[in-house]
Amino acid sequence: MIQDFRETLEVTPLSASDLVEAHRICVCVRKRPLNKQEVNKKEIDVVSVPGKGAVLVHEPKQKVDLTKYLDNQVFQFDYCFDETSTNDLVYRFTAKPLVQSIFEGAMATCFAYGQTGSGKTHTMGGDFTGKLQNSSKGIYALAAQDVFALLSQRRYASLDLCPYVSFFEIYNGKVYDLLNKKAKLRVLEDDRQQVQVVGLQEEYVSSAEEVIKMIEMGSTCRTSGQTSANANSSRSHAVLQIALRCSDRAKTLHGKFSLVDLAGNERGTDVSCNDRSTLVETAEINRSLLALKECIRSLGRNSDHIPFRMSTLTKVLRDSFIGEKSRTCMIAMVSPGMASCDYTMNTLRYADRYRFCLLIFNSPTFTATWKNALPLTYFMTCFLLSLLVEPLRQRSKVIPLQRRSDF
Ligand SMILES: Nc1ncnc2c1ncn2[C@@H]1O[C@H](COP(=O)(O)OP(=O)(O)OP(=O)(O)O)[C@@H](O)[C@H]1O
Repeated sequence: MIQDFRETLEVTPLSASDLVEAHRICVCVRKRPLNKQEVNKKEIDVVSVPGKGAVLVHEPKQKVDLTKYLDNQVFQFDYCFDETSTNDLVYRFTAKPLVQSIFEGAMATCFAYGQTGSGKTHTMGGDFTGKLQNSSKGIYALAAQDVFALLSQRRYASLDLCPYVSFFEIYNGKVYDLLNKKAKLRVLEDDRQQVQVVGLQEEYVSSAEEVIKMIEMGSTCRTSGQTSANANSSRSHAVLQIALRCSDRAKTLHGKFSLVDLAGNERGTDVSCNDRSTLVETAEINRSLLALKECIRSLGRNSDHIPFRMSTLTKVLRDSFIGEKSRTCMIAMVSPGMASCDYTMNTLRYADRYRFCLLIFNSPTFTATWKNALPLTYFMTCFLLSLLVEPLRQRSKVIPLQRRSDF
């Protein structure tokens, strides 16, 4: 049935020659191919990526009379990458525009979000063969290469900028320095409300190769565990920061790019060991992902209040949420197998819910009409619309492409 349905779809996959649009906040989806384990289990691929920004999930369901049918749910994002997409292609549409923005003084952030085993580390850090990581193929390395390419360009050379790298993980709400033997660090807020990770090693780098070596060194000490979907699952959020500093005595910050490989969003039952510490770990991961969602939603709404104090993750990324010059990209990873269908839907809803808010609040008509009206009216409208978002989104699930048929 899925095969039949796919044949009716007009497929125009994203290609390197497509235009890269400028977004202040960009939300993308990447589907990974079925892995060996899934192929051996004869898993069915339930995710289709027909075009540039559309993704479909063919969700198997049952009616009350027990007849089975297929519920085809459609989501629309800025870009969707199918299973044949390479890290290079994903990078071109997601993180590459952000690299340029830090030379213009922006605080840019790129998040990899998704279920355990969906391909976050593969996308950000490069592929693994056992425990060995080929970091040169990940978004971290591609971004570092572009930073050095831009530094040598004439238009930026006059800024006299120096690149610095830091790499740390957030595990159970605590920060550990991956470039300094996993030293435990404190997160403090100074009197100017600037959040500081006290003692974080920030190293001057002179080439992309040096950055790649640091990533490989840091990744080996990242906290990992085993989940039902991934034998080498990251249990922490890893943050690689490339800061551009002026070469004055105070090393003034010019722009910063934070690349975040988030821990997998999962349920307690997904981890192979259900002891207390693992459950606390899972609860902490989910709490911080919720905090992140709230911050990005507030950012999308241009809200004056960003609840970044809700978790350590959002606290250390405060720069990314505050100010006119923040740029954000979220890459939501999905696994294609039928067994992951619920998780895939959760991931797409997480990313989609936030996009829906963004579409309403950032639309030029909405802003022009209401921002010029009385401020109170504007805020009341924002508030009422935010209450309406979820029911509207639920209703918007019934769309023309949806087709239900019996097996
Ligand atoms: N696009 C892809 N193409 C080929 N293989 C992939 C792709 N994405 C992921 N994989 C493979 O799937 C496995 C799991 O991927 P990865 O470790 O990146 O998942 P993850 O989302 O980081 O999981 P966790 O949250 O548990 O750390 C790896 O063996 C990886 O090589």
